[in-house]
Amino acid sequence: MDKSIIDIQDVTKRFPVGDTEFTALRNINLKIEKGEFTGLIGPSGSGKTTLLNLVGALDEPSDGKILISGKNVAAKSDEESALLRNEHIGFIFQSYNLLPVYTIFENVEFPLLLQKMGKEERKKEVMQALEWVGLADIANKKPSQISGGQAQRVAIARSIVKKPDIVLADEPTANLDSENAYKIMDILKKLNEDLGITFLFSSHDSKVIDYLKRIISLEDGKVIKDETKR
Ligand SMILES: Nc1ncnc2c1ncn2[C@@H]1O[C@H](COP(=O)(O)OP(=O)(O)OP(=O)(O)O)[C@@H](O)[C@H]1O
Repeated sequence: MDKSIIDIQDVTKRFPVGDTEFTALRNINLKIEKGEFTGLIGPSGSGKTTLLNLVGALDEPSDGKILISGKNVAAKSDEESALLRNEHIGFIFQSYNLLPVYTIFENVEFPLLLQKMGKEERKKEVMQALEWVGLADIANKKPSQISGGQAQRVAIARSIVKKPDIVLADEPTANLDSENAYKIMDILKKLNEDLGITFLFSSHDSKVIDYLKRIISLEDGKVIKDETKR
């Protein structure tokens, strides 16, 4: 049996542009195993974000299919896609997407509100996630009171609070200085090693690339190289 957690089968993605179409991804075939720490690398416009969005069921392939733990993402209704995202996939973006009027605690708690979970258990899970990123002591602050590095750590806590199988990280260090970028990558590597979360990054930051165990290079919507470090 195929043990891939992400199985991308002959995926093509076209976007309508005026009267014509633009092909952002062409016949992509990739298998990612549970526990991988892998990145999509390539110049701006090569299709990295488009592919992450398809894997995260935020968008659908034009052709081909994507299986997450053996289940076809694209064949699902919007409601089922939302459920799949909610239960199995966490997202980290380059802009941290925190809700400014809520506290750090409430921002991390947010994904759990969609699940049937009591208040005390929610509190335990939120504080555990904040401890993972070293921010338990600032749970009551608002996003405007913390630094960019801390905001990205809050976003990481939010992405892992549901204990997802997969975290998709789109340029997670793009807005950070070197010190904070390394700190973020150390945290993500530890989450990968200790919790077994599968990571798929998109990046052109060498600081991210240095940490990756497998580097998939994209160019003009095609995979041009796929290397695993020994
Ligand atoms: N909704 C859309 N409609 C039309 N074209 C799109 C759409 N989304 C993406 N594209 C095009 O698809 C190509 C791939 O974009 P994508 O954002 O995936 O690249 P990327 O490798 O993530 O780039 P970057 O590093 O700049 O984020 C680009 O040429 C982009 O303009």
